[in-house]
Amino acid sequence: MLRSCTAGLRSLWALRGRREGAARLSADLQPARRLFSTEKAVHKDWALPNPSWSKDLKLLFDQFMKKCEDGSWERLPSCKHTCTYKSEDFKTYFLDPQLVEGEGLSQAQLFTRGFEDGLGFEYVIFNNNDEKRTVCLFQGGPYLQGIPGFLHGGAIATMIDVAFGSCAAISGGAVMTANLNINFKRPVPLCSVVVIHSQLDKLEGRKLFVSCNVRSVDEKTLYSEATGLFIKLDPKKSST
Ligand SMILES: CCCCCCCC/C=C\CCCCCCCC(=O)SCCNC(=O)CCNC(=O)[C@H](O)C(C)(C)COP(=O)(O)OP(=O)(O)OC[C@H]1O[C@@H](n2cnc3c(N)ncnc32)[C@H](O)[C@@H]1OP(=O)(O)O
Repeated sequence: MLRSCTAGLRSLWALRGRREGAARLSADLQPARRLFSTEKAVHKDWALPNPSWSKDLKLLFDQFMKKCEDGSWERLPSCKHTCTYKSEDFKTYFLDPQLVEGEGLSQAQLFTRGFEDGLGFEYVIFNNNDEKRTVCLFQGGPYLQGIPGFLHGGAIATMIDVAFGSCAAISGGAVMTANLNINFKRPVPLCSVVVIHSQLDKLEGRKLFVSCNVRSVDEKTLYSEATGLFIKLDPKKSST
């Protein structure tokens, strides 16, 4: 395993400095389109294959794209900068206007999309609206190392939070993480692909309860299990 990871790392390093390809625009938006839509402005969609994606990640991506054809699943586009309808809502209701207009947010970008292709978080999320669940395909790159050869637990927690956040935001709109509870059961090899299956378990007033498991591509290894609580933000309350 170590040898294949080293080979993977070498090919990922080789990708450093590679320029971004042509804009990857989303053509397959469905129910969650208002939440995640890129149509207000033309932004690159990062939830699409790039040369750093492993065979496993591309294969799974293709399988889920097939599932999208009958409309039961949809791929969620992902922007580096906040370009979604809901994030505009979020700014309108919850952010200090001085922060929005000032220098502070001009350089802001989504934490998980801040790395060059292949070095950090490579992922795509698919949503099943009827079943209130999402599947996140995630390949963690060499900059996310914790224990040598393995992913940092914080990187796994981050991806779980993003997967949960998407799952909760589709039903709840502007939500924030109130609680995350993770059991790390097996270390995740660096550069490997894992699948995060999340679901909305319960909606109780402004509270959205979610849970997930993180598994290997062949589903034989259970890496982590987690639960989360997201709170639908109240426009009458300030978030600061
Ligand atoms: C996801 C964004 C959606 C919009 C954008 C969509 C576009 C999508 C684009 C890209 C996807 C990327 C996805 C990224 C995801 C990342 C998400 C994060 O990392 S969020 C940052 C970390 N979280 C914080 O910083 C919160 C800090 N906490 C707070 O601000 C407040 O505590 C907040 C808002 C969570 C709740 O505050 P209150 O004042 O509105 O509500 P109260 O009254 O305190 O609680 C409501 C109910 O919830 C319970 N509650 C609150 N916190 C709880 C807790 N920790 N445990 C148990 N219960 C809790 C309370 O007991 C209350 O329950 P009773 O109604 O009385 O039954």
